[in-house]
Amino acid sequence: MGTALIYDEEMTKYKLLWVDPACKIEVPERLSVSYEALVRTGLSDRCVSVPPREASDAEILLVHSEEYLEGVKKTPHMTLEDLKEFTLQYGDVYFHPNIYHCAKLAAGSALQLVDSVMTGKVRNGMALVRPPGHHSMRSAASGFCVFNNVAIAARYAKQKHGAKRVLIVDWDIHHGQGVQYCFEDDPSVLYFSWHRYEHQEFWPNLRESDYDCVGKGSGAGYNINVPWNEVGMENGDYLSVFCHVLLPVAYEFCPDLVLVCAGFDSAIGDPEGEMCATPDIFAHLTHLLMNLAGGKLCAVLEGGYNLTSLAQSVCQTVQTLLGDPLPQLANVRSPCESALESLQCVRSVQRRYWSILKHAADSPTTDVSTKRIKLAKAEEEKAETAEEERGQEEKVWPEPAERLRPPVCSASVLPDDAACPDGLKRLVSSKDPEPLLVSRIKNRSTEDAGDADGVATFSRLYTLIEKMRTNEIGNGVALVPDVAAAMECVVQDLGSDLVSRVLVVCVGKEELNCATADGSEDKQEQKGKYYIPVCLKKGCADTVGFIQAVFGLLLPLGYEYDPGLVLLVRMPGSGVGDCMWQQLIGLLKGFAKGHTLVLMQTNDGACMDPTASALLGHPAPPLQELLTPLPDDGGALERMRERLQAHWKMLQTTVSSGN
Ligand SMILES: COCC(O)(O)CCCCCNCCCN
Ligand SMILES: [Zn+2]
Repeated sequence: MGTALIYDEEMTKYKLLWVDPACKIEVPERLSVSYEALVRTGLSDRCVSVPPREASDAEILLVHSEEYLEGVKKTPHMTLEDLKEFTLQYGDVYFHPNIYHCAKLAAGSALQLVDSVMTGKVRNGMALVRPPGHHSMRSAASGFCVFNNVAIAARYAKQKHGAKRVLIVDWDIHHGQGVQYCFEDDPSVLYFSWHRYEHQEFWPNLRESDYDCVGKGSGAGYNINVPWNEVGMENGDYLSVFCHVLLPVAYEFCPDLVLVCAGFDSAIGDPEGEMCATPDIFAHLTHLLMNLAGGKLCAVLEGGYNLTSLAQSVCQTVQTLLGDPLPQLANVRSPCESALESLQCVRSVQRRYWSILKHAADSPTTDVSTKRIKLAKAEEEKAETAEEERGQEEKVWPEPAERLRPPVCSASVLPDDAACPDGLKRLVSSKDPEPLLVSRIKNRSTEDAGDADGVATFSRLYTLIEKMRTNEIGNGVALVPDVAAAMECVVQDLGSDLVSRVLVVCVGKEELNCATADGSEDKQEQKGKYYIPVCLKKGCADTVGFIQAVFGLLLPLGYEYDPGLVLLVRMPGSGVGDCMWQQLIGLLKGFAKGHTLVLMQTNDGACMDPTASALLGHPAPPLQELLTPLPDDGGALERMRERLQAHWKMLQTTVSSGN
């Protein structure tokens, strides 16, 4: 299934007609440069083009009041003076004779996207729209927004398509207060937003944008605010919040549909956000959401004012929706103290609503006075450095790397009598394996490597890894007589000279003879850092424990380790379910540009089809609604995380005790 793209140049045909410093950044070029970038890169041609339509009155009234709609309806016939007058009643927004038409198209585009995804016409999609939506409220325009496109889309998905649970992820750098107000008492819509806040000093300066506003009544727990109290947040900060807050909760919520308020003012170079996350981060944020709701994801453009980072970020998002390999995120740094403080605060208030966060730490003990002191100091520093920074205004960042689809998406190494699943390319031993390689394989301790079959299998494994390194092949699966032997062989002989770091994910009971670590730190220490056994009391069939282990440990650690190859080993008798197995394969694609090698035991062949489906990029089926976890697993995982965060900064979820 494809990816929908909704765009119409009509939505560029309105602009600011008078002087207003607060609104001058919201220009028509935002939309045209985004679309032109998709055309230039060939991405638009790969999408299913879906035309926008005007939202009807009834659809707009799903969120807005009649009096507000009636007021906006009058704007096309207003004089310039009347438009200015009409605008004055709202904040940080402007009207234009054509903005009502464009606002109906923007809302209608979101609805077209929901229809296309919910009816299965496409898997996912993106709507490039203006005016944006997430600030507009029931009876008020705000922050360049007229109708709340995503809020209307959420209500529409429930009413028309029977969606039971809708997740809204708002990665725009402003708080979508309009969305929060719309659903704050509604447990069927989970709203997640991070936003520049600076202790309420940043627009829209609302007390209710802080982390302790979690929703009201039956909606308590279904509103998640992550305030950024400093600028300069980077990729590591964003990924930490996704791994330690959003994703575990999203999996527990188990939505039927994911809507994204895709604002790109959270990218580097944006004058509003002043953050430092690079455009390729949106490739990963999109990817991390694509295994929810069976892949049903609708991204709707919100903000984004640096035309360069906006266009790059839009392309990164669409390219991931299309299923292309993820870009390598080099040197993901640990979250900063301010981000950790926000992370700890959010987890501590949300833990009473989400069992997956049950073991989160208490809020940090910094009292208000220290915060005030810090603020005063920060103000003073900011004043001092203001002029010098004037010169350094322009941020620069590398152009995102090309994300080339390998000629062969997925390959297989199978015993001659095993059938090759559709879509996979079977690797056969073409020529005699290199003598050097044969001798290496032969002197492997395990006996089966020695015989002709073993040599043939291992030499094909070597070829597979080699072709992944050169990006001739994306990923692969091998059925071998002995997974433990194959794992050691790959890690110690094959992988090591082809890639510098191999992330080995071993599912099921196994004592891994840890890869020979470099001599630097003593063996035991290395074993502690590079060998992380996660024991789940209820075994790998335990969904909650699995989710906690994947998001609380594996993903953050994987981003920090930045491997060149992922080796996923399924031990016989692991008991891991097909859904979880496919989710794991889907999520691990985020590493090593998607170069994952799956090892399974020949007699385990039963799960070959789900494995092939996940390797080929088909969305993983949603995990069944999570059962409440046995307390012990969560606690054990938290304790392990605390121990390991000395080595792996991405595992942190609390401010360092020093503060
Ligand atoms: C949904 O619209 C997308 C958005 O969230 O980016 C709107 C931001 C409004 C920002 C209003 N203050 C501007 C001050 C100018 N320095
Ligand atoms: Zn914004």
